[in-house]
Amino acid sequence: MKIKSVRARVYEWKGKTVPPQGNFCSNAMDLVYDNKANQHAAGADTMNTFRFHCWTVVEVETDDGIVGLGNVALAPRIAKAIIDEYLTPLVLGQDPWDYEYLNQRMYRATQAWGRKGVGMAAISAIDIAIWDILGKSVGKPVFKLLGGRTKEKIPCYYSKLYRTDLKEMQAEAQKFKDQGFKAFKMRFGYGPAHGQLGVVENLKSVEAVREVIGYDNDLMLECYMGWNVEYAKRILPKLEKYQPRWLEEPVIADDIDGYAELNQLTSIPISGGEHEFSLYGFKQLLDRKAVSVVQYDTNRVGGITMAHKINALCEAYSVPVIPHAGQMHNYHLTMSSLNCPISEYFPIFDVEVGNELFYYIFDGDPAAENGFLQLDDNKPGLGLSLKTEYLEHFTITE
Ligand SMILES: O=C(O)[C@H](O)[C@H](O)[C@@H](O)CO
Ligand SMILES: [Mg+2]
Repeated sequence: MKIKSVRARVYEWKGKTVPPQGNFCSNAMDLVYDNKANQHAAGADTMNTFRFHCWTVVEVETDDGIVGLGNVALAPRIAKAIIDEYLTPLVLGQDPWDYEYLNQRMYRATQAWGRKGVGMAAISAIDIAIWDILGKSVGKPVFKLLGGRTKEKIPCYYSKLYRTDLKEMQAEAQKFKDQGFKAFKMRFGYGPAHGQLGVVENLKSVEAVREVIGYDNDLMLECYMGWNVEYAKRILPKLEKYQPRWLEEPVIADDIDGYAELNQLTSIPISGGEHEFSLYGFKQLLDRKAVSVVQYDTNRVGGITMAHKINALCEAYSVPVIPHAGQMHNYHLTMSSLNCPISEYFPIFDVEVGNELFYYIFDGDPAAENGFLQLDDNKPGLGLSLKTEYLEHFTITE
């Protein structure tokens, strides 16, 4: 079997979106004041460079007609350019079963400018498509090629609860508690730029959600790179009483020493990894005890080949892996490793931040039932197909 073609198409959502509101989610741009010189770049909405309203879909086809599906959400137009110009020539004519060779070929050929960020995300998309091909070619789901079924079904946590009106957040938490979720991730809305008022608002939001879900359910707290070490050192002790299962991405991904300091500071485990890349990136995080939960995303980190290696590395360090996002490219890794206890789960929703856009492009992701997900032992490959019902809302660029 040989790879005959690689097709990367950019799906840009043109349908309605939920407008940005208030202090929706603390993020890395909060600390950068808006000097109004270029409204487009920053503007009032500091989340605007962290919205995923565009996704690149990759189809790798073999000479015997098997088509593997891959995807990339980080800088999708740039990822397409990297796939078209640099990566496709490296995999055409190659045997997809040589997936380690092909992953190394793409990773090493792009070392001069790749290694992190969109270079790795582009490699991930092709690698994921290759694994879809492998599963389809032997009639097995990808998780059966990675280690098989380690769970009867996958526990998942409800992930949304962006900072809106506290009553709205409580109603959202109640709705999904009633649907059987036993774990919830909420977003802070405030950080160092908002002073003590923001600290009070952050604490009020955690109090409000705990009031609804109680203490026999897990609560996780998302900062999305929006704080700094000084601010986190002030607020973490105040958050301990809410017993969060983890506090996520308090600082930017490059501040590994900051992560390590905060991870030892209180009883609250610090999580991260959705903005880290490659086996070596995670070795650094583990060696420096920077995180207590690893959260790579398989469509960023270097694909299934790379994620599978990181799963083994994290197991050796006894650090659990709970990948960023749900989505099939992550679910197969979680199902096949005892060191991946649960999955993130985004609800199907009007297009807002864009995590939910995956549901508008692909069919096949399992719906959560009573806080659990199930994968089908008899569905070959990733188990995904391309949706047609929302095509009118996308501009698709070849
Ligand atoms: O952990 C997450 O789900 C991510 O950080 C979100 O995708 C991001 O959009 C912030 O909520
Ligand atoms: Mg996150």
